[in-house]
Amino acid sequence: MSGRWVDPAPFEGARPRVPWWMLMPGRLRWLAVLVFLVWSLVVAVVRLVFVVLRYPIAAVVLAGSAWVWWRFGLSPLVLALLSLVAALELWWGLWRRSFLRWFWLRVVTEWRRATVYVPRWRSVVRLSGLVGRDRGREYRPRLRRVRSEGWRDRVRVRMVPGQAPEAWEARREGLAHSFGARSCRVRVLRPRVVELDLVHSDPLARPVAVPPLGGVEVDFRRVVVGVTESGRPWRLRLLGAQVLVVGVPGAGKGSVLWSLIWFLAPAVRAGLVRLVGIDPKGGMELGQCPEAFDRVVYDNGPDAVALLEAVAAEVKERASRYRGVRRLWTRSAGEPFTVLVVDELADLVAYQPDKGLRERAVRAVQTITSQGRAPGFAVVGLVQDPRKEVVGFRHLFSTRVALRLDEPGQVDMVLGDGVRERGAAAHEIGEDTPGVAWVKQDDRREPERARAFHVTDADLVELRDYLTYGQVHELPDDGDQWQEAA
Ligand SMILES: Nc1ncnc2c1ncn2[C@@H]1O[C@H](COP(=O)(O)OP(=O)(O)OP(=O)(O)O)[C@@H](O)[C@H]1O
Repeated sequence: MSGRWVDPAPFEGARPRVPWWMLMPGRLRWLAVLVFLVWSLVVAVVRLVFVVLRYPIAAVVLAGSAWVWWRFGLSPLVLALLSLVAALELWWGLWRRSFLRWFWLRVVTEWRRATVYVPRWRSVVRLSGLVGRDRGREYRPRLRRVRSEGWRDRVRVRMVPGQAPEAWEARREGLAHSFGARSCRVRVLRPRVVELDLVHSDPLARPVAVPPLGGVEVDFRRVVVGVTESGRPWRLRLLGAQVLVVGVPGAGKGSVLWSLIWFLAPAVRAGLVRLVGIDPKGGMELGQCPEAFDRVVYDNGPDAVALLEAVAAEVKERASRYRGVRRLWTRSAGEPFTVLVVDELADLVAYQPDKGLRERAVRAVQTITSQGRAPGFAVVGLVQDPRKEVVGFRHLFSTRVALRLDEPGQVDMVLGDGVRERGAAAHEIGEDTPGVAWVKQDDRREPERARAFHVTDADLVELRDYLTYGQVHELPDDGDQWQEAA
């Protein structure tokens, strides 16, 4: 016999699989069962608390109904529910706003969360490619707070690690269709948290009339020109800012301009603000209320360029006087804040056939926009055609307003790269909603949708009357309503 090792035949019997807890000693097993039951109870209670917090109205109505039924029987329950409906009707009739805010929109929120977002969330984020996978584990974006405001649902999302808001922006269209909305916009709230605005209807569909003349305080940092989608006043900053308004013919540029002048009118009358205008279209726009302007030129030739150069020279002169004395114009400077309005900026800086005049206009506009902030000069430039030559100035304007435009590329040219992806679809503004615009301010990441007031011909007559009577050119002594810059 050789001393070689021979492998034994493999063991073919199936090894019995015993659950791990069977191997635990008896007492420990009971303890484990107890711990498991307590843990399940804690989880169930926590979940219940979350459900009650997420659906407070449904929870209160259900719990209350169950209690009334158990305590008093079916008829009192029906009576209690009918009384509740009557009380709600009374609330609706007497205090509609508070009814909507504190009851109805909360009910809609709970309803939409329970019937739309919770049931569809998992499949929508999976099919949209918004989940992450690593070593067989799926990381899903968390659905957080939902708030319905009637015209839109605000859905808060906690993104998965490694995800950027751009991933959501790229899937806006798909998300809108999946949740049955007309459009979807993405807003960044804080690191890892974005909010989806799922829009169902347009709150700006109807024109908004201008408020009574002179009824609102003038603050050059926040001049009201309309209303935003969320119902707040749309304010444009003039002090320390420059405004570019772009829109195809008929988009409503005039309404932005006249709304601005409407709200500046008390300050114009008091001599606190001075408007200087250039209207290359022969006065078609600014000629509707020349009383508002200290100086106005109705062409794009030598007179217009001379006016631009005069303003640029004033900017330089004031800037040299302010140097080291004040950082920003204030009322106490004793000289008026100046707003230069150019109705068709392109006519001056791009279409002017005389190269010499064109170059002088470009230089003057550049001087005013780049150096005018501190000494109290603002430019409001209106443009019909967002060509490169004109929008090349874009970076000099800290507030850009895109009314209706023709193509997506124009939106990018006016508002800047990436703003359209965040929802600013100015090329989708309808012809039936003139005055609706997307507004982008340099110091804010998110664009805002708003509608300028509708300034009618009758309003312009009223404005002329207001400015014609009692032109006061001294600065008022007690002008606390005009806030000074910090
Ligand atoms: N904010 C608004 N709300 C309702 N209607 C408006 C508004 N703005 C303008 N409109 C209406 O839209 C039409 C065109 O407006 P407007 O002349 O201001 O456009 P525009 O962009 O200035 O055009 P253009 O470039 O030809 O001067 C007008 O009939 C006006 O009454």
